[in-house]
Amino acid sequence: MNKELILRLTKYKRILSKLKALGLERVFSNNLGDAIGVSPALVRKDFSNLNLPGNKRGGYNIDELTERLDRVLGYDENQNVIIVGCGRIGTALMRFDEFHHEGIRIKAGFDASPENVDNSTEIPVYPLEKLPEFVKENDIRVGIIAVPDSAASQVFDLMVSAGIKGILNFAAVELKCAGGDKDCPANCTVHNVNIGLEIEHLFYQLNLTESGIGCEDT
Ligand SMILES: NC(=O)c1ccc[n+]([C@@H]2O[C@H](COP(=O)([O-])OP(=O)(O)OC[C@H]3O[C@@H](n4cnc5c(N)ncnc54)[C@H](O)[C@@H]3O)[C@@H](O)[C@H]2O)c1
Repeated sequence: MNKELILRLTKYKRILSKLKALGLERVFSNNLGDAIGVSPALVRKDFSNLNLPGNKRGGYNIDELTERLDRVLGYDENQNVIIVGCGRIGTALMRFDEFHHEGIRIKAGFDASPENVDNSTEIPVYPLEKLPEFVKENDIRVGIIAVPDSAASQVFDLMVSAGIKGILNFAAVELKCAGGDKDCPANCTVHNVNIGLEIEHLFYQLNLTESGIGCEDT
């Protein structure tokens, strides 16, 4: 399954849980398409490629679709996450209550600076040295990096050696698995997030569109 498809399926799943919370039982491909910004035909194609049941007239049963999507995506009850670097970005993520609704739980933060360490809070912040033990004891598979750029690669190595398999990196350095994702013995997946780059990309696309050169929909 390619990355774009996985992302779309994840988005469908989020919309489905919102629709279910509103008391709806069925949904149509055009509802889902509108909600995530793709055509209804692509929604139907995605679902039929994955043998997800539904039809153009009756739509899809939300419960059935959710269950099938969970199975396809390998949905895990344990969406426990840790954050390394509890400064502005790390703290903002730790305070974001909405993650709860998506089943994501930030179990702890880790920081190199003693003044940020505090285990009396709802989400405790521990010294960095505690990370390997915490990861093992709490079966943590995903970690977020929110440290300064200069510390990102060292934190990345620490996470990987502790057994973390999925890393979301906010530092403005492109991190990747040693030897490439495919051959890395640690077999981890890294997502680099760079909002600055995304904004720059958006301006670039706007400029291209306004100058009549092209319009891209990414
Ligand atoms: N992805 C984006 O679009 C985006 C946007 C803004 C900033 N950033 C990046 O996100 C990162 C965090 O930004 P911020 O504004 O929250 O920074 P910040 O300075 O507020 O916080 C960084 C935290 O990391 C801690 N730290 C430093 N070295 C560490 C180490 N080796 N191990 C553990 N903790 C360590 C510091 O004590 C601090 O609490 C930076 O790399 C910044 O460039 C990314």
